[in-house]
Amino acid sequence: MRKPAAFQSHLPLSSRYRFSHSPLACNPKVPAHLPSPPFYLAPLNAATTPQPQPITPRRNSNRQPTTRHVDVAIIGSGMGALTAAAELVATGATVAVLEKYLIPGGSAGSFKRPGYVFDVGASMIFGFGSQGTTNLLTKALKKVGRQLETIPDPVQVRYHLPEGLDVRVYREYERFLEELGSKFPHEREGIRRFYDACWSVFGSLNAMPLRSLEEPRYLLEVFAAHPVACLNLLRFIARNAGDVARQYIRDERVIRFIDMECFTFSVATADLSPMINAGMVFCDRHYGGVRYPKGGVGRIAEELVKGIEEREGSWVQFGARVTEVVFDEEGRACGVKLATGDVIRAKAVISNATRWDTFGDKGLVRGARVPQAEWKFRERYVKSPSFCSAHIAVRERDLQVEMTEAGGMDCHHIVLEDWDKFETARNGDGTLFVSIPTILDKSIAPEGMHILHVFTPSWMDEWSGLPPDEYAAKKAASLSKMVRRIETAFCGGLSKAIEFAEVGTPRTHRRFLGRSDGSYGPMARKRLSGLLSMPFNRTEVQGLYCVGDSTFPGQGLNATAFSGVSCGHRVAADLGLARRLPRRVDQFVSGLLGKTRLEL
Ligand SMILES: NC(=O)c1ccc[n+]([C@@H]2O[C@H](COP(=O)([O-])OP(=O)(O)OC[C@H]3O[C@@H](n4cnc5c(N)ncnc54)[C@H](O)[C@@H]3O)[C@@H](O)[C@H]2O)c1
Ligand SMILES: CC(C)=CCC/C(C)=C/C=C/C(C)=C/C=C/C(C)=C/C=C/C=C(C)/C=C/C=C(C)/C=C/C=C(\C)CCC=C(C)C
Repeated sequence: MRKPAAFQSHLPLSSRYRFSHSPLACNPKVPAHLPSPPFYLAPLNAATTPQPQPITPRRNSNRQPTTRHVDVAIIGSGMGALTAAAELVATGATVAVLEKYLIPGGSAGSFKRPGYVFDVGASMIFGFGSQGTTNLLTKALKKVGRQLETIPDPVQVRYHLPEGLDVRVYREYERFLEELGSKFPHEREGIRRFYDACWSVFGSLNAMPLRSLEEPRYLLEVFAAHPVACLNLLRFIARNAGDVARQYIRDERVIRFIDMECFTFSVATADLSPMINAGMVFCDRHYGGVRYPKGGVGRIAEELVKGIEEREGSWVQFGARVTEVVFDEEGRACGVKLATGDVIRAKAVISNATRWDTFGDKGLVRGARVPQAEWKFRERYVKSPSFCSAHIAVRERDLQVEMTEAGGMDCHHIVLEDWDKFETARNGDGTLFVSIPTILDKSIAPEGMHILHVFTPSWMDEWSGLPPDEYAAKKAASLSKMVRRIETAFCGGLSKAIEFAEVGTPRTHRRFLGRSDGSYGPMARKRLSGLLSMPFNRTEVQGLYCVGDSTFPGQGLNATAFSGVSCGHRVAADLGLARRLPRRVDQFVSGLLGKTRLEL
């Protein structure tokens, strides 16, 4: 019932291509503008390529649906779900984590090919530091008695931007300021003051225990113990990074650079990116540092699953697609129903599906049960774009650059040739994200090989409705465009060095991650007051909570880990497993807090 045999070997990405020297003319599906010498991407033979497993086991008509009982039923096993589950089992609650796919982690999972481990989503990981309170991944693992070896990255990212702007964000803060300041000497002071403001946010967060902001007892305690830090956070919580940057910086080119910095975590410009999140990302990279978990990003989820399953009465179930939330006569969420017909009864339900997939006519809570607050959420936030991504295996000997950490290639890169295409470009012309995790961790590819994970924002409407041939051809064309851009920017010889590549599109992300339109997460529809209107974990449906990137504080692994920790804390308090104010006072104060935020 728990881990299916396919746990170690699965196929979350759709098309697979391999390098071939056959002339382009042999395959009419391959667009004529692929780079030369012949760069020809042929789908691997379907007979020899492992095919995707069915996402949901078929209902067996001879089997009677079962009902099981647990304290908390959790829909999905993304990082939000797993960190909430870890928090809950540590308080003594029993949990059932129900994942529709075959591996844990959602967009933070890893999938395997013979000899290779590929990360499903971004490989740039924050939250693995050893000190302070913001190292939420280290802490979540510790909660369930686990730890992971991580490899520190000396450079968070190298930007290859228009007008030859080439900036490395070094692990050392002063070195980064020197690097950026040397490109804009007249703005040295402003640059320092902006990033120092980020440190002020980070310092406040990193001074206090991070738990649920909708749990009044914790709020009172944290205010009493850290009044200055709390007031400082209140000062910034309603602000966006762009407002703060403009206070100190005049040169629009530096503002554009900060826009790009914000884009990497929020897929939006600085004007739409909460200052609290900017503070976290722009400082943790110099404090805990960016670190790669040895063996792949999916190791985090695998270890959390092991830790959760070690607790008596808790389990993680794969191939378990939840089709609806179940309610009692009073309209309180009291469990979930799976596609197999099985029911898991619970005192509380947590959804790690996006809000668009949780609520609405195709969601898990439908019709009149969808609360008003969810429609309000949609007035404020829209789905961000998805990505077109490629996982590429590359022969080191055929590259024209040195692929080592010391003096050679950096692990993470951002490429953009034209500022006009920065946030709005379609069809693969926008910002390109590239990670080469094998620079840090050689264990995830065979000797002499490297992994390139490349992705660029892409919208569902670019891909929907295409017949299979056109879909495949568009993927091949997208791959060749990404490869060409990387070759020009920093990695000569790439097209000739490719062993095989797999391309994913918004359709892939929707199918395998269950995310509406394959979206990366919510994005402010218009300028909002920082993080103030981002919903916490409780919903207006009694007994139902949300976790993950459509809850406070938004996208990112460390951000969803925070949402998981705070969700676990609030649920534990509601179940009487964590300290809280007397029930009536608790309900009154947290209700008031929720309402005030909704009106903002
Ligand atoms: N390097 C990084 O910082 C990094 C890397 C990877 C992911 N991320 C972040 O992770 C965030 C997403 O994490 P998340 O916690 O919100 O979740 P997620 O989208 O990663 O995972 C949700 C999980 O729920 C499952 N699911 C959805 N509907 C279901 C249903 N009906 N029944 C059963 N299972 C269902 C999906 O299969 C998936 O595994 C993104 O914002 C992304 O930024 C960051
Ligand atoms: C009550 C009220 C309202 C108030 C009071 C006051 C207070 C106390 C406050 C507090 C607050 C808090 C606690 C907050 C918290 C926050 C947090 C934790 C946050 C976090 C965040 C994080 C983030 C955002 C992250 C992100 C990241 C990301 C997204 C990443 C990504 C990556 C990628 C995409 C990659 C790229 C690159 C390449 C490849 C190159």
